[in-house]
Amino acid sequence: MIPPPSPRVTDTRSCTRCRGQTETNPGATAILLDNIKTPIRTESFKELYNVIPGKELGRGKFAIVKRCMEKSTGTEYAAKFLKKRRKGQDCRVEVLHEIAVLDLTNTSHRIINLHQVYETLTEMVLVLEYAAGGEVFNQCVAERDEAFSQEEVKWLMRQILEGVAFLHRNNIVHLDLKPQNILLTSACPLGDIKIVDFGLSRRLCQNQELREIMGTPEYVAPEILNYEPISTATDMWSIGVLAYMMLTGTSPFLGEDKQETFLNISQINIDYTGNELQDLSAIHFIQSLLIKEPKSRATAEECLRHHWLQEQAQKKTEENITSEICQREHAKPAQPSLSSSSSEEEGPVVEELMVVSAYTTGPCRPTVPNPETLFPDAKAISKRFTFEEPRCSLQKTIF
Ligand SMILES: Nc1ncnc2c1ncn2[C@@H]1O[C@H](COP(=O)(O)OP(=O)(O)OP(=O)(O)O)[C@@H](O)[C@H]1O
Repeated sequence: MIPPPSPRVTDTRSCTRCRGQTETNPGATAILLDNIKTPIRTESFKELYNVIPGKELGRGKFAIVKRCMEKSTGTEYAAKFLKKRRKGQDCRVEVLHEIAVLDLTNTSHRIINLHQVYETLTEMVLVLEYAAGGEVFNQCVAERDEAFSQEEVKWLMRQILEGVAFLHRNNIVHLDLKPQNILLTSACPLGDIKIVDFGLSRRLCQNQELREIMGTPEYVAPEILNYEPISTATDMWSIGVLAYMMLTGTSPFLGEDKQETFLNISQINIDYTGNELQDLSAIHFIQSLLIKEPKSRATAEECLRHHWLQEQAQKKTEENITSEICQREHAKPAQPSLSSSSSEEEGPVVEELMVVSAYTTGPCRPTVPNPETLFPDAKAISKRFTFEEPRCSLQKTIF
């Protein structure tokens, strides 16, 4: 008998997970702590680094990411400042988990590299490799002539899959794969991708089921909504959503509200008729992932062998693509995240889902106006979701 989920699952960055290191939490052993290699320094970060003035690179509910420069080397990094206390609870262990995962993945060049870690009384600072090209998200919602071409999408998707395959080989599930968490080392020429944000990631343990209710609404798999076991296939669903978004500029399951989004996911209401989806191989690729039954979804390795990605490998070399992109004159400085703010305060993430909806709803890419113009005050874009309602009411509504 599956234990019922906790009646109110609070924010995924809250301390529910910290407190959850108990027998009652099926994900307890999914937190990785035994692998930390990076020393946790107590020297003053500000004495060793200059924070580069200007907009933040991004911010989440309990983290702010800023550009900085190591004084001794002049090298630029992205410093992620994470609060240890969240909603009155000590969440240091969550940060340690993120560090442990980054330590485990530091041999993959598809995953952001962790340089150093600093700790103060109130926060931890993860000094990360700086991905200067910004979020893949920015180009997903760009005007048609600035958005990714299909060849670019294939090239980027291959890299994303290499990173995800690496994670899965190491029994790590990311659980928050979305265009905001796929960064580029440069925008033009189109650089390499770097997967970031392992705050929700989990280690899969043999003989132990993992069930959690968390993620970002538009990208979560049906098993998350149903509180069914999580596996590497859960990430593969998000890869399907990601591929759809990168090709079309629209979010395939996004509804008018949270309930509609969840209903669309659970019923797999998806439109494959858009102009950008003329390529049958691309549709087949996405369809091999957006399948309700997790075991039936393609794995990352299988996706890498999919004919949609193979076609590109035969037709074009990476150099061709890079020069093609540069010719299109969309060289622009990396856009800071729309969630940026100059304030040091925690961002207001009150109605997370409403902001997501407001941002990405739109029939097709050309009609999506600049979100910054539309929502000048938007500080929290596409936040992770929490079930505010008791799950029973959700189940009644959706299923
Ligand atoms: N290494 C990096 N280089 C450049 N920008 C970065 C880097 N790491 C993070 N960012 C920017 O900061 C944003 C937030 O980072 P991250 O997702 O790690 O924080 P978070 O608090 O866990 O956010 P969220 O709650 O949105 O998941 C990213 O989406 C990205 O725009």
